[in-house]
Amino acid sequence: MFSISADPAGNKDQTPRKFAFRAPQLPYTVNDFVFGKLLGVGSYSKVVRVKKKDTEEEFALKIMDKRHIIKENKVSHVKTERLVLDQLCHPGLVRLFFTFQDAQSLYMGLECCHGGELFYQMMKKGRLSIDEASFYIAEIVEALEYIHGEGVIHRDLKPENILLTSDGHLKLADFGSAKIMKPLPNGFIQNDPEEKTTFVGTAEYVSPEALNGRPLTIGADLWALGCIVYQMLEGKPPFRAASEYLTFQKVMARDFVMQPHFTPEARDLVNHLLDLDPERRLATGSMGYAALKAHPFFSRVKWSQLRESTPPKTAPLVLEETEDESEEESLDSDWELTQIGGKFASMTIDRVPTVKSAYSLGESEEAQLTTSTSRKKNSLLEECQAEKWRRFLRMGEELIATSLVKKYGGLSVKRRQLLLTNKPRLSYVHPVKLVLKGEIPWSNELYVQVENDYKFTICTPKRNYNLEDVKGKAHLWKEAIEHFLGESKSLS
Ligand SMILES: Nc1ncnc2c1ncn2[C@@H]1O[C@H](COP(=O)(O)OP(=O)(O)OP(=O)(O)O)[C@@H](O)[C@H]1O
Repeated sequence: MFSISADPAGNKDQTPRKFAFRAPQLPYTVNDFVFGKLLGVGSYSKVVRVKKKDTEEEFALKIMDKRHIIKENKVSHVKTERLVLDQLCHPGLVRLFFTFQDAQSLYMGLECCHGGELFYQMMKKGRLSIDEASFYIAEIVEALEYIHGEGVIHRDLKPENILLTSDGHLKLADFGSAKIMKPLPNGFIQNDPEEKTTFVGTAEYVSPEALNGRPLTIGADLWALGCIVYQMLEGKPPFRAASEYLTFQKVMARDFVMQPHFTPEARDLVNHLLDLDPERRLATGSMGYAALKAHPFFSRVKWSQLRESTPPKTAPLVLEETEDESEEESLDSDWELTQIGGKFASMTIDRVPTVKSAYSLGESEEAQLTTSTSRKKNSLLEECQAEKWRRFLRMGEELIATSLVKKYGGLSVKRRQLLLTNKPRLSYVHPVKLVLKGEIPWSNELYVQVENDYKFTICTPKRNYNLEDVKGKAHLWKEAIEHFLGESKSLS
């Protein structure tokens, strides 16, 4: 398997090769592939469509920067994902074919899902019809039935981690947070199956027992499934608030409303998945998944022919051309969020470490966690970053905040470096070509809506800018922008 040592040259392989892998580590290099479009950016990877030069086979190549993985404590995530994808095999899961590595990066050759994220389809469609939702949910149910049968709990089930094939079927991806509860086919057992749940996923989909530190069960994925059913029918997740802390409070209080357009079957399914008691959620009882699949919400689903049936029509997806890799800086520096000067000079920019029993934190403790200092560690990088973006400043302007974001527009998702200056001025730049791509017109009517740690929208009188901070700094963006809004309002 991948061995990740502190030595970025990857020469010191300290991991004994105990397990037989279906997807071997091969002596490939990046030169064996033609790079195509960028399929997606994760918090510790980017995924590019590639073609193997000799065989012309197409793959989604997940590229992970070793230094970034070590720095962000993601080594176990990468190992878990590699193990799980290697050992599990089902049409509802993204398949792993091979891995390789070089001095800087680890690479996973994955089955390419051309249809993009389910999240994108949900965003484009708003509310889904019952037929669309029941088809998609049925495909997710089948994939969950399989992984749970193999003793694997996904733990980060959300529309961003569910991908569409070119013909519109769904596949689960991103198993970095998974827990392996019983030995995998190759005999690997991860760790203590009695381990208590900790919050590792995404606030909107986290189960109440995870917030209470109760033992981890498949119920965690079934809760997330309930959130996705709701989101498909409502256009937004059931538990959403201005901050993670407030979202947790809603989850614990099971505070959500189903509008009249929810059919009785949909209402019943959501209620039975979003049960505060994980042992009462559908599929956890003695009948297991048979109980869930027999639910009237799925009355039109032909379970035995699901993968052969025609999926809902999808909105077309437009992807960016991948940059010339030689032009690109290492992900490590590319992904660093920088905040320089002014009020924000003293603010911290590091992501909160995994929060155990986050619900029990008071707001002041929460604020402390999100503002613990790490500036010293990043000071050198901040200087480099400041230099890199300085060319986009106007005379007398100071850079206040900048980070890499995904910018969702009409039919496309683009990577952009978002810049805020003290003028105040908001602009976005092509992060590799270093070309100014646009400005977000500043006005006193501008405001920021935060959906979760990653996603936020800058709303201007003429247009909304849907953004996703790849390192989960959405709340910091809101704070930084609102600080200057306060200032410009008091001046006018
Ligand atoms: N096999 C694939 N085919 C097509 N696109 C993919 C594939 N795997 C990943 N992607 C795209 O790349 C994005 C990032 O991948 P992934 O979620 O695996 O990365 P990560 O670094 O583990 O992210 P996260 O921040 O969610 O932990 C996905 O959200 C998706 O848009």
